[in-house]
Amino acid sequence: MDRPRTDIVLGLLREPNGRVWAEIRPDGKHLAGLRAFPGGKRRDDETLRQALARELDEEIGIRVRRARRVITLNWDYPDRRLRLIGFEVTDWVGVPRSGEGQALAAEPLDRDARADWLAAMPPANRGLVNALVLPRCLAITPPVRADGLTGWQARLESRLHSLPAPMLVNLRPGPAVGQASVPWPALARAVLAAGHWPVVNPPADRSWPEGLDPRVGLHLNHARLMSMSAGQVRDWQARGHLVTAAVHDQATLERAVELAADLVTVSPVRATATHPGARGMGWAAFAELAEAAAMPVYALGGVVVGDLPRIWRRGGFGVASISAFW
Ligand SMILES: Nc1nc2c([nH]c(=O)n2[C@H]2C[C@H](O)[C@@H](COP(=O)(O)OP(=O)(O)OP(=O)(O)O)O2)c(=O)[nH]1
Repeated sequence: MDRPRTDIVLGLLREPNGRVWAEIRPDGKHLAGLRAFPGGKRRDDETLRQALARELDEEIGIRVRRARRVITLNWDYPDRRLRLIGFEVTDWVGVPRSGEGQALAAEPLDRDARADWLAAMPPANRGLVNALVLPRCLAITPPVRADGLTGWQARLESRLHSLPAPMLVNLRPGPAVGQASVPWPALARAVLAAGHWPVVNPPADRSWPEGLDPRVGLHLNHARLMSMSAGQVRDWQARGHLVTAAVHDQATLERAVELAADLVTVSPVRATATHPGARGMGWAAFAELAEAAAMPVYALGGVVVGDLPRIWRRGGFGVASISAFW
């Protein structure tokens, strides 16, 4: 039987200026020398919040006043099985100071600083860093219609400015257009100019648009998720690209975890007009997948922004939709 997981509570302390506190793991400890969030093991007699309060008091001398659980992820090291529970802490009493001799500092963390944070932290922390920078809403474009790519692009550009920024925008012209005709860099620039975070989702399986700005994410549809290698995904991520993936069941989730995707959509949660044949998996199945994920999970399929509290209660992070946003 699998060994039980140890709960690790982590404080993601965000200053009003956007800086986030992190420490350097001291010599002699697991992950020594890496950047990490303050926190530690929950004791058997503690709730998660009690453990968070105690750890942040002992380690950095602050009293937590407002904390929100933002992500929970399972991570297996060769010698230990952990469940990392990240609380975004936005109000506290005291100035964080090193209580155990560890180096401690608040550094900017936003989309542009994300890659530096990821490079300095253990791989387990990818999901935690992403949970601090990703928007909660992911708008997927409707497919190109009879009026072709030009009409589609014009509708997209005018709509971008009325979507509340920042959002993730998955650029998905659909299978009706040849990939070579899609002006990916121009589309991505329009999304960036409107204050959003573009993700390209080309119809072809293997080829990718070249020369994209590192702020542009890449989406793994089902075919790409199953055919791309972990090395290719690592290369894109090393260049700063966000990698997103479409998950439908346990097998595709396992593949997305193996490839260390930055976020996943889980669909279809409910039946939708855009995929009339597909039955929704329901909230219980969504919750099961969210619990097994190591990254932020976006519910997709018949969900709207008003579903966010329901998504959070089930361990999800955000909402993805076509019809809710266009
Ligand atoms: N504090 C912290 N620990 C992390 C992060 N990411 C990550 O994988 N971990 C791992 C390292 C440790 O195995 C565990 C945290 O446990 P800990 O700091 O209380 O315990 P430890 O094993 O370092 O030391 P000890 O209490 O056993 O002496 O979680 C992170 O961002 N912050």
